[in-house]
Amino acid sequence: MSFTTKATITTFGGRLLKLSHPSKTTTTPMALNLYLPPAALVPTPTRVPLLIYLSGLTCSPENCTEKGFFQHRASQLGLALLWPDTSPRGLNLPGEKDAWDFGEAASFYIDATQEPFAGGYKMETYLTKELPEVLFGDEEFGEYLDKERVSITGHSMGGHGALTLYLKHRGLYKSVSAFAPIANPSQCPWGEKAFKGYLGEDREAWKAHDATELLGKCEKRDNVKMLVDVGTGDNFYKQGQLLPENLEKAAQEAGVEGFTLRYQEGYDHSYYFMASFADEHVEHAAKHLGLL
Ligand SMILES: N[C@@H](CCC(=O)N[C@@H](CSC=O)C(=O)NCC(=O)O)C(=O)O
Repeated sequence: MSFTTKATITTFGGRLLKLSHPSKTTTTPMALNLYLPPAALVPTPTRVPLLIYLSGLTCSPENCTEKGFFQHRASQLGLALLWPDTSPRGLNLPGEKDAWDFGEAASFYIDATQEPFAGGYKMETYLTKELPEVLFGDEEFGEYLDKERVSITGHSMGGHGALTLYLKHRGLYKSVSAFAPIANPSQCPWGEKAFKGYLGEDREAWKAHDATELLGKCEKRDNVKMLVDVGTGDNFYKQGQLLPENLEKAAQEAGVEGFTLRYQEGYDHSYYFMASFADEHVEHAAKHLGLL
């Protein structure tokens, strides 16, 4: 058994598990939460599809588990949910805890190439290789999950993570959605700071981790199955940290099909926004996972 179970909570007829496991990739323990819907549990373990949610800056797996309200619709549709952590914790690297938008809880879901982060800040490899191997291969939880039917979503920094992992690892996820994503990190203050620290000064190297650049390289025939929501009252959007208009322009220029960007009037950057549209993002994933 790969995981230590810290808590088991019954909710919406399913089971919420607060888990931890030792990661070879990050060299640290990694926390994560897993929700198994009723359809996975009765009468015997049954494999259900999985939606992964990547959280934003400063978050642990708890923020969205407690305030996102994804479990309600996921329970009804028979969709498992997974909330990984936002970075390794406990490495005690110099500069790792100096700011809330860089270092711990701010990994940007990439593999760092710059010291001192290159050793453990390998969140892309962790999320796309190690975690699926460990979770789907686990003797306790593997039998509840269909490893062939996985989608991804996320918020803010996690929206950037969801969009880029989907575009970089085509075929790994059936669909993607994002709430207020950092859509063009090479061009905004948060992204510039993170990419300089994790990837170095070469801006060309940043493009491989930027959703707008990646979407711009797609071809007309690519059907990207991508839903993005941004609130018009979001202060980070107003400050130019998110740049969804650049993502939309890239989609239009590439002529890709399946891209939907919606501006939601009056909504801010908080979990009140995510909770309001959680059902629709769960349904977007469910549609592409064969549940609707
Ligand atoms: N410094 C503030 C703001 C941090 C913040 O707003 N974080 C967002 C994600 S921002 C982009 O990735 C968040 O989800 N916060 C957690 C929450 O529960 O709202 C701070 O430290 O609060």
